[in-house]
Amino acid sequence: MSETENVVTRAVPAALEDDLWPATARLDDDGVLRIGGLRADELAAEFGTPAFVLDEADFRARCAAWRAAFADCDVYYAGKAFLCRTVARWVDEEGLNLDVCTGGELAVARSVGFPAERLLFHGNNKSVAELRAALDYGVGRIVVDSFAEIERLAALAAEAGVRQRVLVRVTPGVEAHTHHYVSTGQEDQKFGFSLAGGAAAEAVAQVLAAPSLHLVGLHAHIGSQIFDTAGFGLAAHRMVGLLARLRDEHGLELPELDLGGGLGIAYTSEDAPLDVADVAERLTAIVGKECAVAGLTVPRLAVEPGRAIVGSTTVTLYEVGTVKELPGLRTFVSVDGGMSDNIRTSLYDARYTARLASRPGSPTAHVVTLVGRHCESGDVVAHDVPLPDDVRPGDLVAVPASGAYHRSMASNYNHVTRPPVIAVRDGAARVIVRRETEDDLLRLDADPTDPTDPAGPAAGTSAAAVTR
Ligand SMILES: Cc1ncc(COP(=O)(O)O)c(C=O)c1O
Ligand SMILES: N[C@@H](CCCC[NH3+])C(=O)O
Repeated sequence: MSETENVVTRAVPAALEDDLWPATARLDDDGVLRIGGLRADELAAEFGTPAFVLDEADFRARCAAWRAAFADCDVYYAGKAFLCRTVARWVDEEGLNLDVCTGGELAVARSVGFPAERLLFHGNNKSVAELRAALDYGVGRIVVDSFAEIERLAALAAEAGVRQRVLVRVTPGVEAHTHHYVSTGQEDQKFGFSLAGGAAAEAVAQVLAAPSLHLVGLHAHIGSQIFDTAGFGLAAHRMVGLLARLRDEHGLELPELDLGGGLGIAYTSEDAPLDVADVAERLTAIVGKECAVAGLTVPRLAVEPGRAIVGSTTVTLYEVGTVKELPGLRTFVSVDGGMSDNIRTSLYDARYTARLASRPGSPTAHVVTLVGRHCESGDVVAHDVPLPDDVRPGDLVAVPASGAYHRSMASNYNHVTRPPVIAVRDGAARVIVRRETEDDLLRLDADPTDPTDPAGPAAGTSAAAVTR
C-alpha cells in the first residue's frame, strides 16, 4: 500500500492537466467533461460505459505534427497501439504510412485499401500464411527478424515470382530507460539480430545472397514509453556504424534506416514527454553527423510512432458501481471495466490518473484506488487517484491517456465484453468499433448439443512445410 493512500486529503485539480487530455477536452462550468464538443454524461447515456472516447481532431493533428516534424522521412503509424478500419483510413488520409505486425493488422489495412506500398510488416515469428498474405498484397517492406524467416521469405517470394524489399531488424545493444517488458534494444531479447554478436552482419549477407529479396535498409526499435533521446542517439550511432561496415564489406550503401517508435507520453502530471519536432531535429542531426564522419550518404530515415500519436487522444469513461471505505487504510472505487480494457496497470505497473467527468464533486479529495470488476485483486485501473470525497455510485470517471495499448490489448477475461471506441469531432460522435455483445462472446463456442458444430477453423500452412 502506498503511504499516501487515503491518508492525505488533497485538493481536486480544478483544471485539466496539460498534456494528459485530448486536445479538445474541456471542463464545462457545471464540472462536466467535454471532448470533441460532446458532454461525457451524454456520451455515456448514448453509448454506455465503459467506452473509449477518441478525439479525431487530435489524432489527425498528431499525425500532421509527426509528418511535418519528420518531413523528409517516412513516418509509419504503429498499428499495434490501436488499429481499426477507420483509424487506418485516417492514417492514410493524413499521409502517414502504416506499420502492421500480424496478418490481422494487415487484414484491417487491406480492408480499407491502404496503399500496399506504404505498409511495413513486422514480427519475430510471422507465419507462412501471414508472409504469403503480405506478398500477395504487395506490402512495401518486410522487416526480417530471424534466419529462419529469411530462408522462409526468400522461398515464398521466389515462389510468388517477386523480389521483396526487406529491412533487417538489428538489436543495437541499447538499454532504453523504460519497463523491461517494453525494452527491445538490448541484446537479451527475442527480437532481431544482435549487432555485437555479429548476427546482424550475417543476416545482411544472407539477404544479399537471396535473389528474391531486395535489401533496402536496417531497422532498430529500442523500446517504448521513452523520455530521453540519449538511447535513440546511441542506437543511431551504432546503426550508422553498421551501415559503414556494410559499405566496406559489401561495397553497398543501404538507402534506408528505420529507427522504430517508442516516444513516451504523459500518463500523469509527473511525466514530461519530449516534443516531436525536437526529437526529429535531434535524430536527423545525429544521423547526419555520424554519416558525415563515416563518409556515407545520409539514408532516408523512418520512424514508427504508435503511443505518441494515439495515446493521448483517448479517454476511457467508466461508471462507478461501488465505493468501499476501509477507515485508516484505503478507499476502493470500483468501476464497470478494469484489466480487460486496461491491462497496463497490472502488467507494467503503469501509473494513471482519473477525474470525475459528470459533475464537479467536492473540492477536496481522498486518494483512492480505482479498481475494476474482475475476479483478481490485482485488477487496478489506477493507483493513488485523488477523487472527490463524495464520489458515489453512478458517477462517471474519466481516465486520460488511454488510447494506446488499451483497446488493442483488451481481453474478454471473465467473459466481459470489450468496450466500443467512439470517435468524437465537432459535436458529432461516431462508433468506430462497436461494443461487443454477449452474442459475440457465444459465437465462437460450439453448440454442445450439436456434434457437427462447428466445422472448425481452417488450419494455416506450417512453417516446416515451406522450409523443408
Ligand atoms: C517495431 C516496433 N515499432 C514501433 C513500435 C511502437 O512503439 P510506440 O507505441 O512506443 O511508439 C513498437 C512497439 O514498441 C515496435 O515494437
Ligand atoms: N504494450 C506496451 C508497449 C509495447 C509496444 C510493442 N512493442 C505498452 O503498453 O506500453
